[in-house]
Amino acid sequence: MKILILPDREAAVAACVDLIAQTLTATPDAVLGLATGGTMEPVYAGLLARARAGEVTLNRMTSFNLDEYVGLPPGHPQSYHTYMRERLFGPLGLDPARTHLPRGDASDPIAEAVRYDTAIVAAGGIDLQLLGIGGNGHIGFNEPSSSLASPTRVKTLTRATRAANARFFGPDETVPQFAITMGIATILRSRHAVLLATGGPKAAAVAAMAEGPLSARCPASALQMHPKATIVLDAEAAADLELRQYYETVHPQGQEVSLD
Ligand SMILES: N[C@@H]1[C@@H](O)[C@H](O)[C@@H](COP(=O)(O)O)O[C@@H]1O
Repeated sequence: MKILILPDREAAVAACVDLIAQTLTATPDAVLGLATGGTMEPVYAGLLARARAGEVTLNRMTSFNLDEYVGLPPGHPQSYHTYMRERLFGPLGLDPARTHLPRGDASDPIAEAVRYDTAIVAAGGIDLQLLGIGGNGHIGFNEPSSSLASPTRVKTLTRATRAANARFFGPDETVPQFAITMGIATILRSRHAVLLATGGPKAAAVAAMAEGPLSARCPASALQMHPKATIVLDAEAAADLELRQYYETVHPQGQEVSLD
């Protein structure tokens, strides 16, 4: 696990965008695993700006998103299909056949999860998997208690996660109870995992992930087993790391972050 601590959110987001852009420059037809959530909004804004400036091309990549709410059709305003379409896929006119998300409205969500896992393997696996982290240590929608060997499947969302995500829904809407999510094993098979966390509310989960025991209580701790995981943090998200003085990872602003 390589831990990069950047001075602030803006610098952490820029470092994360750099890592994605470097992957796409080296391998324009890379398979990207994409994430949603508030943390990722400035990442997609940054990627979009770079694509519009001609600095990176996204139209040859293939993508697989981590998760989708069960019951929400792709056109639902709070679906992750809509999130991705509005922030990245639509503005760049990306081919929908190359940008995949699980279908939340599938008549058989369990079969949809199996189909999705199979499609990732058929595409050659994920070159770079982008991840956020929930306040309870979840990655994707792998809530605490998720098996470290889990494939893509239907997961019940915890009350804490539904409460955290209620901010994206209207006052009269209920946050779905279930999601289809890539599993921990699916995520661990990616060739490079890049997790971005910003802000003080993520500090405890970040410390549990990086310095706590490898445990299903903190699903993100599975990344300790990943052969190539890069954790990109701002100072606030890094605040609870006990060993932070030992990480040779404080990059002065402006210095390019390397993939190795
Ligand atoms: N399923 C998503 C995760 O992929 C995301 O990483 C996490 C953090 O979200 P945020 O960035 O909004 O804090 O929660 C959501 O529930």
